[in-house]
Amino acid sequence: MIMWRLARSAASNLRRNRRFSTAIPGPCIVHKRGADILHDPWFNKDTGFPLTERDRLGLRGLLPPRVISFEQQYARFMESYRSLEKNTQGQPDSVVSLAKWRILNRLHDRNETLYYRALIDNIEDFAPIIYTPTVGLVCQNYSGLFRRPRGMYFSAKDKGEMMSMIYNWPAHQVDMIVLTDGSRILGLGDLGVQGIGIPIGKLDMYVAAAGINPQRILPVMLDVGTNNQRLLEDRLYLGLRQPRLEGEEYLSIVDEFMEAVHARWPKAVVQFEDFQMKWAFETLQRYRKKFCMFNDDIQGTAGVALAGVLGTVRTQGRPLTDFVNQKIVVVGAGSAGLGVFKMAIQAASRMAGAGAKPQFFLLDKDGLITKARKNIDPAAAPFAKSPGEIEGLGLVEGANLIEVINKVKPHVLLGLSGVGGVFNEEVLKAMRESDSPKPAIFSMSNPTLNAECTAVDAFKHAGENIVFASGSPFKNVDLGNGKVGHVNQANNMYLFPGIGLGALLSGARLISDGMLQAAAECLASYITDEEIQSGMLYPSIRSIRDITAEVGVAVVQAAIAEELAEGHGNMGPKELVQMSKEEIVEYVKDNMWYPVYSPLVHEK
Ligand SMILES: NC(=O)c1ccc[n+]([C@@H]2O[C@H](COP(=O)([O-])OP(=O)(O)OC[C@H]3O[C@@H](n4cnc5c(N)ncnc54)[C@H](O)[C@@H]3O)[C@@H](O)[C@H]2O)c1
Ligand SMILES: O=C(O)C[C@H](O)C(=O)O
Ligand SMILES: [Mg+2]
Repeated sequence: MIMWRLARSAASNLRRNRRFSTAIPGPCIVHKRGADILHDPWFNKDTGFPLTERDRLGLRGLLPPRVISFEQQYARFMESYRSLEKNTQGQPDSVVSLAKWRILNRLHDRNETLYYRALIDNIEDFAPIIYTPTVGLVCQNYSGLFRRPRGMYFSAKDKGEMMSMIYNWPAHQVDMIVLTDGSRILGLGDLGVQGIGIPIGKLDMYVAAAGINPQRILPVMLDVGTNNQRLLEDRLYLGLRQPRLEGEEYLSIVDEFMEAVHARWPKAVVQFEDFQMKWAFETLQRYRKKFCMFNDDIQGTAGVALAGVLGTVRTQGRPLTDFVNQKIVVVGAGSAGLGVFKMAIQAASRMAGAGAKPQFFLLDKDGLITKARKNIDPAAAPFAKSPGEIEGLGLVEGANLIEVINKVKPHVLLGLSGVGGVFNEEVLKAMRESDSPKPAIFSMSNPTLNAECTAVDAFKHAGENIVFASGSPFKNVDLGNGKVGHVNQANNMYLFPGIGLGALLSGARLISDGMLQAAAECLASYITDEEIQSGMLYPSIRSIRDITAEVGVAVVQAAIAEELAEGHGNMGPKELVQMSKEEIVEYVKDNMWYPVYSPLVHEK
């Protein structure tokens, strides 16, 4: 683990600067005047426009006369948010969450600077609203919630037009794109065009955590139809009312989009998100050597899970190299489960050599996956157990989860099945017999109702000595006698913003396994031994901007080491290579956007 040490020192550097400095902002060029500025959330300051700016930009008379400071605006917004919280007390969770989403979304649509400041400063409260889990509810109700478009929509009907359509996007520069086809939205299945909420939420995290300038982000929906009958029959459904394109027809749409993006913004990083498994793997393989892209569900999730599992080795008081001796059961062999499994095997091979025979087990809806399986999914085939590996344990093809746990006594049980409640009481109780003094349970499926188990059930049935992580946030669990069961959020949000940031700032021409590995190791090393002892595997979401900066540094360093870095903006590849670690840290920090009102300068 060469990168391990590097990441740790970068960590200490950044910790000294927990709150990044906000120097006087440089001017911002705007090509609009008057009411057009007030209606543009990128530039709008509402009542915050100083009088001189009102004069310069033709705003005089279009606003009430009093100038309200940013701080006052912020306080006013937070007051209305808190009173909404108070007024909705006792109402069903979904009603409260959607009400909170609406108030945040209205601000997003009106004044992005204020919105992102509120998001950064209240990330713990707001992430569950603009991101997982509420974003799932928003996608499910998108047609009813839709007021204003956000991002771009490319549909099967746009074939042949995308190269010109891409120029309809108003920003000159785009750095970060999150793309979905809506075919597997969280654990909610095919939501068609309504899945656009996911790229929007992911990019909000890019702005909040990675400091990507919101004027340079682009959420994209590729609408190739939907196989969701309910949506096809819904008269308010906003997407194409046709079954999903398949095969070459499907790929030709994605190809055309990727070519169009690359033609206009050759340095943009593209994150693929929530594609059904077959297309997730196919598109990753198809584009990863050609474009600077990654699949978050496969690769981001893998790094987060690996970092968490490495943390569980530390909780047992064992050296990290003991990872190869961990018995890990992964439940779910889809894009996420397979991504995790593959990265875990790679990590074990790096530690113990190619001959390593880690005791990792993979299950899907038909149970334990072995080489005896008929019609095995080609993506899962390399990880299927051979009869020789399981005979001694008394396991056979298709063994169910209980059988596997009873026989294996795993150190780690990790769910990415998308099925709520599969870690039922019997399963969790079986984990009491784990060979680990601190069995780990990762209930990573989203949103909340799709989690394999709740935090409360995990501590209740599997015992108080477990370490627990879930994909969607749960509250810490009161274990009585002043003891608290710590809940970790094992969500790819801890990595994707840093992977994107590092790829962007290095100007890497592609995102390599080495860059992803560096990101995962950086995350794993962030937690101190003291934190580990209290059950923490991941940092608090309050530190997400710090951790993302560190991950970004690690990714830039890896890109440089692999000679993939081609530079970004004024930073050329030769200068990048010559930078010390401290200089890379400064470079990354300096390039993270922070929401403050910049003086607006009009240019025709
Ligand atoms: N926490 C995170 O950061 C994170 C990241 C990615 C995905 N996820 C979540 O993981 C879930 C799965 O995502 P995916 O892309 O892999 O989906 P997918 O549809 O590609 O795969 C689902 C897998 O689960 C298996 N499965 C279904 N029912 C099962 C059962 N009862 N027992 C065992 N296995 C079962 C299926 O056979 C399949 O292999 C989703 O809920 C998603 O939200 C979470
Ligand atoms: O979106 C998330 O919260 C994590 C992950 O990408 C998922 O698909 O569940
Ligand atoms: Mg996802």
